[in-house]
Amino acid sequence: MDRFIIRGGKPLHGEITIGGAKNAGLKLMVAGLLTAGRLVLTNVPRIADIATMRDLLVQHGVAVEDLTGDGSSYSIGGEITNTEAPYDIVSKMRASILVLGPLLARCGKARVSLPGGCAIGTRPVDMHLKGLETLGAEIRLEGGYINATAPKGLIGDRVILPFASVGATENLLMAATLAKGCTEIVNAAREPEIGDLVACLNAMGAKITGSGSGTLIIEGVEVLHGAEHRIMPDRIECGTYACAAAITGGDLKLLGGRVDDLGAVVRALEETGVEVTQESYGMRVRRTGALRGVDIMTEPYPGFPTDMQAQFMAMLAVAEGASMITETIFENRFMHVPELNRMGARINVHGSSAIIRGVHALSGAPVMATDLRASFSLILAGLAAHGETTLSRVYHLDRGYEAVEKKLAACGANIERVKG
Ligand SMILES: CC(=O)N[C@H]1[C@@H](OP(=O)(O)OP(=O)(O)OC[C@H]2O[C@@H](n3ccc(=O)[nH]c3=O)[C@H](O)[C@@H]2O)O[C@H](CO)[C@@H](O)[C@@H]1O
Ligand SMILES: C=C(OP(=O)(O)O)C(=O)O
Repeated sequence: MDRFIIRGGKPLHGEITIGGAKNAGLKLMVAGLLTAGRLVLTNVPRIADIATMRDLLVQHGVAVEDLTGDGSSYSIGGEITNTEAPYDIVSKMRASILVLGPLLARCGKARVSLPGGCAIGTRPVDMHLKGLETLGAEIRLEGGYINATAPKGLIGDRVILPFASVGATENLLMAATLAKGCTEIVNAAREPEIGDLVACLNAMGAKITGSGSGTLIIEGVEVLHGAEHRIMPDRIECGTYACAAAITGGDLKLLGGRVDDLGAVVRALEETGVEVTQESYGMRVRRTGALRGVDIMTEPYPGFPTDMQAQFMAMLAVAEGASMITETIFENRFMHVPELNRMGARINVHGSSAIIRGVHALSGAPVMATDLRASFSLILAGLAAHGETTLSRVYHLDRGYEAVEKKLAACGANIERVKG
C-alpha cells in the first residue's frame, strides 16, 4: 500500500490545473448506457473511481474506448449484454448504483448489488428505489441484490424526493429520459454536477428542463443518440487546493477553477481572511494575514458542501479562535478528527458538531486515511505542520484526486509517494 511522506512548513506558490470532476464524470460515463451510439467524454480525470466505472460498464457489455490512450477521453456506448452489476464492483464504489435507472430504462430489467454503507455513513438507497417504483418499476430485494424489472417499460410520473439526494436525482433523471411520457422530479438536488449531466443528456437528445431550479421536468424520448461532452472542472478539487493555499499562507492559481460553483466555500474562505478572486485563467487564492475561525454547516447545494468539510477542518485547526462545524449530510463524517488531534489539533466532537479550538502550530505524525476527503485533510495538516507526516492508506485518496503529489510539489510542497 502506497503512503505519502510530507515535510511541512512551506507556503505553496504557483499554478495547479484543476481536472475534470469525479462526481460529474462518473455519472456522465453511466449516461453512456443510455445510447446505442457513441458518447464521447473529454476532460476525464485519471483517478481510480473512473477506472472502476470503466470496468463496470465493460462488464455490462458496452464498448468503452480510451480515445487518447492516456485516460483523458473516452467513447462509451453500444449494446448492453449483461444487466447485472456485481457486488465486487458496487462495494468498491457506491456510484455504481447509478446504473440501475439507465439499465431499467433501456433493457427493462436490472440486477444491482446493494451498495451498503461506507466509512462516512450508512447511505441507504431507498429514495432511488421508491422513485423508480413510482415510474413503474417492480423491485425485490434478495440476497443483497436489487432485482428490478419494468415489464411495461418505465412510465413518467411525479416523484417528490423527501430529501434532495444527489444520487437519487441522477438515477431518476437518467431513467426518465427514456420513460414514456413526462416525469417531474420535485425537490431535485441542484449540485452543479447534475447541471452538467443534464447538459450532456440534452445533447444526446433528451428533453429536460428546470436544471438548477429544484424541479426537473423530463419529457421521455424513444432513443438517445451519441454526443460529445467536456466534463466540468472539479469544484471539490479546486476547493481543496484553495485550502492548501490558505493553510500554508501561500498564493495559488487554480487553472480552470470557477468561483461560481463554489459560492459557499468562497464565502467561508473570505470569512477566514483568505482572498479569492475569479481571474481569466481560473481562481486565485492567497493568504497574507492570520486565519480566523468561522462556523460552518454542511448542506445540499448551494450550501456548504460536505465534501469540503474535512479539508476546512484542517485549516480551522490552525485558525485564531474557535470554530464550529456541523455536518448535516452524513452521520459519521468526522473520522479525520482523531487523526488531526494526533497532530496537535484541539477538536471535540459533540453529536453532529465539532468544536475546533485553533492552535498555533501542528506537528507532523504518522496518520491514516479513512476516506477520500479525510485523506486530503491530513495532507493539508501535514503541509502546515512542523516536521514529518506519514499518511498511509493513500488508496482512498487515489479514488478521487489525480496526481496529488505532482501538483503539490510543483508549487513548492515537500511531498513524496512511497510505493509499497
Ligand atoms: C459520487 C458522488 O457524486 N458522490 C456525492 C453524492 O453522494 P450521494 O449521491 O450518495 O449523496 P446523497 O445526496 O444521495 O446523500 C445525502 C444523504 O441522503 C441519504 N440518502 C440518500 C439516498 C437515499 O436513497 N436515501 C438516503 O437516506 C444519504 O445516506 C446521505 O446521508 O452527493 C454527496 C452529497 O453532496 C457527496 O458527498 C458525494 O461526494
Ligand atoms: C463521498 C464522496 O464520494 P462517494 O459518494 O463516491 O463516496 C466524495 O467524493 O467525497
